Amino acid sequence: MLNASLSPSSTELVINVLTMVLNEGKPLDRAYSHHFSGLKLAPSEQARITTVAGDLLRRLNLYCYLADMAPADIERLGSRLLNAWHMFHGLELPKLPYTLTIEQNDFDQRLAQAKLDLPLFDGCPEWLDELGTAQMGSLWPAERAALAMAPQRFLRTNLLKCQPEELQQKLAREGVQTQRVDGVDTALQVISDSALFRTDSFKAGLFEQQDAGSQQVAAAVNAKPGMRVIDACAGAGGKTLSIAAQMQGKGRLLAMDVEQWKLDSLKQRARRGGAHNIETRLIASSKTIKRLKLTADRVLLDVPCSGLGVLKRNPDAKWRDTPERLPVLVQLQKDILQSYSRMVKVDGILIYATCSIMPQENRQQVDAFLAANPHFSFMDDETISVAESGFDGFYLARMQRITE
Ligand SMILES: C[S@@+](CC[C@H](N)C(=O)[O-])C[C@H]1O[C@@H](n2cnc3c(N)ncnc32)[C@H](O)[C@@H]1O
Repeated sequence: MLNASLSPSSTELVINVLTMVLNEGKPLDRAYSHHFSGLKLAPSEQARITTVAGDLLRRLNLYCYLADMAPADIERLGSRLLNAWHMFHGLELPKLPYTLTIEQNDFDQRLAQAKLDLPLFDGCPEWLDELGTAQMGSLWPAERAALAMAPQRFLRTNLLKCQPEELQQKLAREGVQTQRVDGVDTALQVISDSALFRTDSFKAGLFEQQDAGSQQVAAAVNAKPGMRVIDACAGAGGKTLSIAAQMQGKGRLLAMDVEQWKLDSLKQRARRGGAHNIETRLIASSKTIKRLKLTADRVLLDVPCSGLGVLKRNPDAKWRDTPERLPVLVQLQKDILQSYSRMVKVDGILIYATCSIMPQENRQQVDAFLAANPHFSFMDDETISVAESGFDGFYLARMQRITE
């Protein structure tokens, strides 16, 4: 984790970030940009701060238990939480001018107790543990433990501009150390703490930051030059850009979403990446979809989902989300599948994907869709397990349209 304690100013920054997330309900990335802007932090110090804040959020209930406090008390008792974190990791306490300490005996007893309660030890809220157990049974404990680990940093090589070996060498010259990733040809894992977005390689569009699991999902689209491809829930285009590279800039790639600001950001990224065959279109009503009936060789539906496969990266979501949100998302996924699948032409392929590992959003959705739509035939599916891959968790299924 860290090899030395946080400085007092970094400790205070972590407390301020957590206060914004836990008491004001702000997303973690917004809390980082709010607190980091205007500060001239070295990339390595920034990395230390995000490491600690991220880990605290991944196992918030465990650290709060060790510090004998509730998460809502962060503003008042933040120094105690940070002391508990340092004690847990065997580090000296940060040297804050005012600090609330914890008796070593109390800490040891609480830690021994927490080790007997595995969901608590893995930082899992009760509702999520119940859901995971009900949905995944014996597979859940390993996923739960893996979701408590720090995420790794991955890049996707932009094959429109360079090859992975070339990118690796260029980045090394800019002080960024990387290594290849088994089984994911376009991916490089970043193994140094370097800032990525200030590099010339990034500015020249040679890579995007993208989890290796997400790259695997995009690879499953298997788009060819000259095809007509629709990415119907494109967001800011993480997968659209991978698909554009598969198409080598030839053919038509339509990126759609219900949020214009995401499509605007996609356009900017596409320009930087030299992906010139992408057209964006806002989904204003069901007519936008109807007009594209039976037109696409590939349709990717990377649907809105619970995001329960990507909690390593978005640990704040665990403490904001509630189980009530899931049925609403499941219905939306079902509606999107039913309606947007009309855009696939005969012999074309529909790719359904989520960043969830819960069968209710994944295979069960696909089975229900196939039962109601016999003109589609199942090809294959895959759950990218957080525990097995070390990547974020995803699901993808491929179905082919047989007849109109
Ligand atoms: C999982 S995210 C997509 C991530 C994106 N494909 C990527 O790889 O970066 C799901 C997207 O679906 C969009 N969305 C939500 N409701 C939608 C709908 N009814 N039709 C199309 N897109 C929708 C959201 O705005 C969001 O951008």
